[in-house]
Amino acid sequence: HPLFNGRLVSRADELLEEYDYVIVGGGASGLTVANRLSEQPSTTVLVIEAGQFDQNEEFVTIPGLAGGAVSTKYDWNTTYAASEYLGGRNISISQGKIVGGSTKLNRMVFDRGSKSDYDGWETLGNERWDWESLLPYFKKNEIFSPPVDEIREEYNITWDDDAHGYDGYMHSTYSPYIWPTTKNLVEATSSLNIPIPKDQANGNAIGGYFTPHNMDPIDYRRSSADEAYYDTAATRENFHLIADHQATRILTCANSTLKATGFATSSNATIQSVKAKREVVVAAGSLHTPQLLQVSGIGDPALLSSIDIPTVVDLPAVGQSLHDHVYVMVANSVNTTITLASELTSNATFAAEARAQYDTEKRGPLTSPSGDFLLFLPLSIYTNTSASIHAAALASNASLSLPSDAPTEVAAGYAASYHSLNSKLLANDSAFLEVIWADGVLFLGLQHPYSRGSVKAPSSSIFDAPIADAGFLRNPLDTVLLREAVRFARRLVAQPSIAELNPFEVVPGANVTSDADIDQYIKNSASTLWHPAGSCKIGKRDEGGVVDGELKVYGIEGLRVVDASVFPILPASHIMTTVYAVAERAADIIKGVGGAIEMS
Ligand SMILES: Cc1cc2nc3c(=O)[nH]c(=O)nc-3n(C[C@H](O)[C@H](O)[C@H](O)COP(=O)(O)OP(=O)(O)OC[C@H]3O[C@@H](n4cnc5c(N)ncnc54)[C@H](O)[C@@H]3O)c2cc1C
Repeated sequence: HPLFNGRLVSRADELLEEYDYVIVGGGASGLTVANRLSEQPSTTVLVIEAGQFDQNEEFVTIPGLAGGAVSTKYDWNTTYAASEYLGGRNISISQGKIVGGSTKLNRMVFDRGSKSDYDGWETLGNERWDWESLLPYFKKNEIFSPPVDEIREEYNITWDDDAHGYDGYMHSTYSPYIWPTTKNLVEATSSLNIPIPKDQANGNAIGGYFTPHNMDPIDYRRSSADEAYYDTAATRENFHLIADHQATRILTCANSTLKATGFATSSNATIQSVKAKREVVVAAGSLHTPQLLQVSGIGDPALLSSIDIPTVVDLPAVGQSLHDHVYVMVANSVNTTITLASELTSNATFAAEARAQYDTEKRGPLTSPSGDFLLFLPLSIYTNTSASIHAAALASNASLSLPSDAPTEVAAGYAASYHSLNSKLLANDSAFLEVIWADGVLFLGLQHPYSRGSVKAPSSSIFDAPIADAGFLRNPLDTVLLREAVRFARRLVAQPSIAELNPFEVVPGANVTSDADIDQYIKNSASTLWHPAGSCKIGKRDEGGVVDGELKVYGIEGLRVVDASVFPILPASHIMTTVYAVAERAADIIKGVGGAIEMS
């Protein structure tokens, strides 16, 4: 008999001595892979998760309070390094430290990028990492439910049945309540002749679309990796999870074959270890995964020696190529009798009614995490300067995007990304800009940033926060792309259906119009949409890849990375569905089903 019944292991001395697979990180990717690997009863799986289980706090479960776990004990509360391109600011970059990872903190947008975004992964040299090979895994993750009739009729929401999955673990559905000024946005979208596709999920995520959210269609609670992939596997005797323990190091033996993972509750606690018979799978997220590899001796020898770590694998690309969706805001106050989301905080009666409606009927404002209708726009749709931006990009130098100490192979690989980004500038099937609307406030997110940064372990201790720099605005092209986004936001707001809300631009302010003034505003205010990726990307080793097409870390046996850090380049979308799809596929690759992928 096992010592415990498949569920949570609360004491390290209850663990088995060895497992077939030890998975570091119980977030979106880690729990997905753990669930799928433990489907085979003879395969033992352990997940080590640094955070705790949540206590079903309302700020975690209620969609209308989504994001409420940010800055709590469930957040690593990390910040990006101060950057000269951001006027010396440190931007905070939340990451979940909780069973479920960032899927417990996120804003619940459950969308996919366009076909061309994923096909672009293959174009970068990653055979069979394209839309067609990922689509079955997007579906495998999902239990899709159409919108309720009232909201479908009121907003004319359409969807493509064939694009969705129905037998997965993650619930996805549309909010049964949509904040009413969303209608003004939809009308303005149409009046600018921006397309409204049938569904974002079928590879054509261009234009304005209604997005589903990761929530249960019966009780309208958040569906996270915890409910989806942990709860559904937790009765399996071969699946163990230890929470509140942080992996400190991946232990290797002399011939570089991986043996085990060390872990501990805190920096001054005793470090214990657990063996992996087959593999250690790292799923600690884009900032912590490269740090864990580095403190384990896998990385750039120069960095490793500076923190007194002997080099096990000379792999300078570890932690490089980090990028993220950077955004700026154009904020208008509005003056209207239409109900606004601010009533939830400013009007106690409204808030109490909304709460009662949620509790009794599972309807009303608290079922919406907001952001129900999003715009994803190719450059030529949001500016008429795309040709000159393209010409400037061709005349510019790819190295402007990279940190000055970027290793040669990273620069070599980035050259291909640069070329691909340049061609996207003129493409109509790939979005450069996302617009998120909240009653007159517009969040303008750059979907294909040129700039790259890095993650570096600051010391040999995993308990010291990684030094992460997303490289925001390093390449001046990114500022130009956002500058045009600010101008587009004003054109959008000038459309009659939004003008009737009597908008008044509070930030940056109507007097901020020149290139120089807008650029200064961008520098002083740009921030993150919480989508760090790329820091252990799939790719050829001499082109800055950290993992091969089967997600195996180069130069060592028995070690894979399966989280957002493997993305070669960000898709134009929120990224959780892509994380799930990659992780679902990783599980098949590890099990040896679904076809091996070769790298040429
Ligand atoms: C505030 C916020 C809002 C977001 N909004 C959206 C949205 O609306 N839509 C969307 O699609 N995406 C959104 N995202 C992004 C999305 O949630 C993430 O991209 C996704 O969860 C990443 O999955 P992952 O597996 O790579 O990492 P995570 O889900 O973050 O999981 C990593 C896990 O590893 C654990 N870990 C780290 N280091 C160690 C260690 N040494 N030992 C043990 N465990 C460790 C962490 O505690 C964490 O639980 C948002 C993210 C945040 C933070």
